[in-house]
Amino acid sequence: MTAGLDLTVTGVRLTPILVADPPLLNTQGVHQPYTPRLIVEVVTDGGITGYGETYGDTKYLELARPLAGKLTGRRVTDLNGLFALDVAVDASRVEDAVDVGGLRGVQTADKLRLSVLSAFEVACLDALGKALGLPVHALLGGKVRDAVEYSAYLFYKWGAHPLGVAGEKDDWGAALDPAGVVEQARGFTERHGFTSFKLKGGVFPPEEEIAAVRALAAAFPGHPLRLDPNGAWSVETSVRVARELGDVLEYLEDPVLGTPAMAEVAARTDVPLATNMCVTTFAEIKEAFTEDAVQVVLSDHHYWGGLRNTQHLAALCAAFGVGVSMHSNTHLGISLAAMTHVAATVPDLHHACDSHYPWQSEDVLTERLVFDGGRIAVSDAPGLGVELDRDRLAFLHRRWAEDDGRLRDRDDVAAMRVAEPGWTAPATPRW
Ligand SMILES: O=C([O-])C(=O)C[C@H](O)[C@@H](O)C(=O)[O-]
Ligand SMILES: [Mg+2]
Repeated sequence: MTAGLDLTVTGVRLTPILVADPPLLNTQGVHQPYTPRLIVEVVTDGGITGYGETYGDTKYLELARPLAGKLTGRRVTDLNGLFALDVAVDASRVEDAVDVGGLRGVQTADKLRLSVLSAFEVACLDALGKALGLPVHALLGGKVRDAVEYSAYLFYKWGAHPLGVAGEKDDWGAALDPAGVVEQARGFTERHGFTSFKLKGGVFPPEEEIAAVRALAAAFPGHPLRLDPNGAWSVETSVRVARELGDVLEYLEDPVLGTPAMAEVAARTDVPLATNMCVTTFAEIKEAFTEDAVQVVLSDHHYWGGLRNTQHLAALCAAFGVGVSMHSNTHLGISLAAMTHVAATVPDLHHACDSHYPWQSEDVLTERLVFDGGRIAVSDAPGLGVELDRDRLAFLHRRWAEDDGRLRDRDDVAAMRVAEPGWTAPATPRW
């Protein structure tokens, strides 16, 4: 044990919350007005508390509870032991071929387990850093940059959630055509200084999305642009879009579903292909890299299993000459801080990372993280460098506790049905 420090875990607090989410559209449907997250607090014998954050849907909560019980009595330094903890995953939770949202690739029992353990790992690192007076990036080997660049995450979007649906107001307005997308992008640059842009596609027919990317290219000449239809297109459509936008795209993200189809597209275009859908586990790497199916892997420390696994992934990508960046979906400041610490340690990070954070008007931190020139400064404060606002946490937890259960599991398809009765998850390829 480190001299003078008691790093034994005496308890783990799990707080499920519901956070406001604007009506962002994707190929599955639309975001619900509130989205579930789970805040993890690991408390040590020395009185230090470390923070972590992950998905808050029921299946993650059900797994987090027994894992939390097993963490008590262990040391926050024992991260390898943490990942060896055995907790059975209810098979009915992962029987579908893709995860519930259909946006993060194949769901497996191990991925579910990793998605929970990752929050515990982050919380342990936060506690350890606080105990040692060191930032998390130092525990990961040290930062190689002082700020991490993020891209503006543009969405087709309604002006408000459907009539009759309770939700928080946002001031972004609707974005349903090229002009709306460009206006949203301008808002992102004005508020946060982003200089690269990702458009979440697969919502409208490819011609409309091509027009939107063209409009972005005209409004922001020379800026890196990405388009991500979450596998909604056929190989032929993908090749056509790549041909039409080849001169302006930094990369095309998951145009088709599955490694074989990605490899087919990759063989027929020079536009790099990125993924957070066909390479989401270490087991999926071999086929994708040997088939040259992807040129950029978007890591996500939540489901890859934490900050150290993200570094392992980055090392593998570097060995194969594959680029690395970061995927994101609805997350708060604890996760953004964790993403920033690990991203700061990855030498070959040549693409701006994704972050939903600007869309989240609510947070559990006493001070929001701030993008400056599209970048988050890497904190040198002990741990993650963020502080929990207990009143906010309690407020957001009350919202979760008072919910009748409908919003406790993210379901973009069900949310879309409110506006379009009869809506079902579109069959793929959709176009
Ligand atoms: O492929 C991606 O980048 C995502 O799936 C990111 C998010 O999940 C996003 O699409 C969303 O939340 O609608
Ligand atoms: Mg994606």
